[in-house]
Amino acid sequence: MTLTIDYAMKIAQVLTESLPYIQRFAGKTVVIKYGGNAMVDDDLKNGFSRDVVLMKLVGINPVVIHGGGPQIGRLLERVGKQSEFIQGMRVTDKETMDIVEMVLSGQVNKEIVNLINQHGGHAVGLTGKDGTLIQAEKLHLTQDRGDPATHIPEFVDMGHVGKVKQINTRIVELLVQSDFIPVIAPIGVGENGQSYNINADLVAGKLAEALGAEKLILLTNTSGLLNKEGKLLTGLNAHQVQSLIADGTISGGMLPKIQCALEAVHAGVRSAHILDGRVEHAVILELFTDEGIGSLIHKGC
Ligand SMILES: Nc1ncnc2c1ncn2[C@@H]1O[C@H](COP(=O)(O)OP(=O)(O)O)[C@@H](O)[C@H]1O
Ligand SMILES: CC(=O)N[C@@H](CCC(=O)OP(=O)(O)O)C(=O)O
Repeated sequence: MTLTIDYAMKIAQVLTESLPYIQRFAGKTVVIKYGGNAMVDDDLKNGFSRDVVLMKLVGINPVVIHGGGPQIGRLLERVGKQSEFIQGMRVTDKETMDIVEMVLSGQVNKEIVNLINQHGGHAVGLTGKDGTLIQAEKLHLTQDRGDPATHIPEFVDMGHVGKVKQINTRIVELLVQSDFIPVIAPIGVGENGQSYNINADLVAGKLAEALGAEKLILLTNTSGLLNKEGKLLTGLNAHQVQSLIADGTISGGMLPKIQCALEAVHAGVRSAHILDGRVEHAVILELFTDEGIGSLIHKGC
């Protein structure tokens, strides 16, 4: 292919525009949550893997944490099991837990690791059990569906759903120092060695906090956080987010995403972004262009 001068100039312009961002993020950690709903086709998965490899090559330390909700759902369906979701999280009985662990650590994790390596990166797959990376405990959830007269919330038993008790960053730090790209499945381990199913967004937030990450990027299947009219919202602070939750604008799978983004920025992560993983090279567009994309969540006042 012959390069026209216009095209060559465009490439030069894109590369120079990215220079200040490369300088700013070099040596910094960026935690990327790759949601199951964003892993929709091979082109996107390849594009994501190339972006991660590119980040590493320009000196940024990407740490990938992945979901796999739709993939878990498909296997559960094949074995004739149905899932109930409460506040965006899957109620997980023992049999479901076995399937969650099998799909996340066996299938999805290895697929991502393999793709990154195919594109020239050096990825290593982990679950929260490896190096006791994600120490977890049972999640106790309350829901306001108790007595309508008293509005006393009732407890909901989510089974093997966990919450992060502590992140032990050592294994991740060792890998990053040795130029590997950690790819983490959101399985936590309890005190007695039991497995916990943890929403991947929540793990991503805690991991970003524990690693002192510069950025937390959450890739999903919408263009970001939307208002009731479907318009993209960005630059939101905690107060604005709370009122969007209260009036029902934010619901389902977006709840844990927003919750973890807010917690992370309050714990010192510089910024959190919710991006459309269906847009090819969304991560690079956010990191390396003046415009950026998606919804930015910041600490605010
Ligand atoms: N205000 C909102 N803006 C955008 N998406 C929302 C909002 N409220 C609820 N959602 C839902 O949250 C979903 C994203 O969460 P989820 O399905 O868990 O994605 P992922 O697998 O990427 O984590 C969206 O597809 C949408 O259905
Ligand atoms: C407790 C809980 O809901 N765990 C999630 C874990 C995977 C996940 O978070 O996947 P996505 O990011 O693709 O939604 C689940 O079972 O689906």
